[in-house]
Amino acid sequence: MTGPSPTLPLPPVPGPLPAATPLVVGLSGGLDSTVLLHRLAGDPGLRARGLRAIHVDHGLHPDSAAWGRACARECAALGIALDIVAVDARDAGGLGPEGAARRARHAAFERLLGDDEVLVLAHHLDDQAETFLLRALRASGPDGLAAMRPWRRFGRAWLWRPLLGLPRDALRAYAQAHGLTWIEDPGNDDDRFDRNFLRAQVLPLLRGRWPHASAALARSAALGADAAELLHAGDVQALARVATADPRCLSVSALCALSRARRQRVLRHWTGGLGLPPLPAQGVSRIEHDLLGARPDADAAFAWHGARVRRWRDLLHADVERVTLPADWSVAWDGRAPLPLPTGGTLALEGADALPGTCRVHARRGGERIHRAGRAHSQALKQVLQALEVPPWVRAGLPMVSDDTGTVLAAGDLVLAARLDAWLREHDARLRWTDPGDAPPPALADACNPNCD
Ligand SMILES: Nc1ncnc2c1ncn2[C@@H]1O[C@H](COP(=O)(O)OP(=O)(O)OP(=O)(O)O)[C@@H](O)[C@H]1O
Repeated sequence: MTGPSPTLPLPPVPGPLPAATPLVVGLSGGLDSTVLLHRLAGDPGLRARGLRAIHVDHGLHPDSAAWGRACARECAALGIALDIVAVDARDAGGLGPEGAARRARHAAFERLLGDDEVLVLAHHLDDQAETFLLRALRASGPDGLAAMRPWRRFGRAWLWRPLLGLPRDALRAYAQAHGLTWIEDPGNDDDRFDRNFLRAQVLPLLRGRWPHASAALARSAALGADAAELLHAGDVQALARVATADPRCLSVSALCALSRARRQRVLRHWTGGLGLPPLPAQGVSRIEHDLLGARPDADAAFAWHGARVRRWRDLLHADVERVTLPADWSVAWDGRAPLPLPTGGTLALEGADALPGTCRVHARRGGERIHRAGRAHSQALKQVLQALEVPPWVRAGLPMVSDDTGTVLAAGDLVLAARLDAWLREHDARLRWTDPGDAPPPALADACNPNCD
């Protein structure tokens, strides 16, 4: 057994950082973060780079305001500035009370942290062992089993967990040696929560048989993190091989050339990098079977939590589910002012004051025919859009521009009728259609492993 260490060894602040930016302690007032704050405050080098604390009041316990006051007293005694921020931690999204509190707390941290500041949290080795077990019990792969990282990006700031290598006993010994006082959250004793059950029932049993159980589980997490890092590097390379000019689209044939295991990781990495919700396991297999295995002309899709992946020709497209134009939507438009669309986009005329006549802008009705420049006969709009390779995810939001006889002149900024085409050329004018789906998604190469905690 490691003996109690009243001096509590800390690793150096990881880097590289552009400058020695301030440290910001997440102070709950419990044992762990009280020890962390005291230890950091006693280090002149760390104090010199700037040290402050944030306490988040979740408002979930009748005594929560008193906890904030206790944190304020602790910080005042150490000469550390403290922000107390109240959050709404009610569970609206089915996350459970712990998950909802964590999400509200992290959102508050993100709001209060400046560029490259370092949020310091007091997770320790026993927390890591619990997290590893919880992940294993939820059937996580190497990314999830890596559990909590000692150092990672956190929005525009950083997150550092300097106590991750130290057991809870060492923190308690430090607190007693320095006469610290802390708050015992009564919620920590409630065995209905999985983590509390592991902490109170399961880990003591494991340690009775394997005294180093927590350290071994935390070591497995660290090995998982190494494996996940290597896999992640491979995912980035594989994603580059299947990417197209549009980050929202991958090449189906290139994807199919990857091994099944790599393809599944690439699909998760790609959708995560686009900022979409985590792809569920059944989603990955549905994409494998229903989309990649579909006929190229099929418009197959898988939707989850407001996001959607579609297969069209050699493309696999992922995006949030966009609002389509309501079937009965139809308005008059003369081109004088940009027209706001129900999808959130706009249709505008550029280079001329107004169109030659008032048009109607409406949703596709189906069965439209158009007469294009240089063609003797009319053609079905559907076939024209297909021939022009307009993907179905674009077609779904296309506003149709028709004249007063109902003849389609344009679809979005695609001018289809010879008459309108000639008029626009003559006036050096053009239609401009903007759609919320046109906004560039985040650069995929920069996307961090979506599973890292
Ligand atoms: N209400 C809060 N305000 C600020 N930081 C918090 C708050 N709750 C937790 N944290 C930070 O997040 C870390 C992990 O939180 P978690 O709830 O997992 O642990 P904890 O048992 O509350 O820790 P502690 O013993 O410090 O109370 C804490 O150690 C602390 O650094």
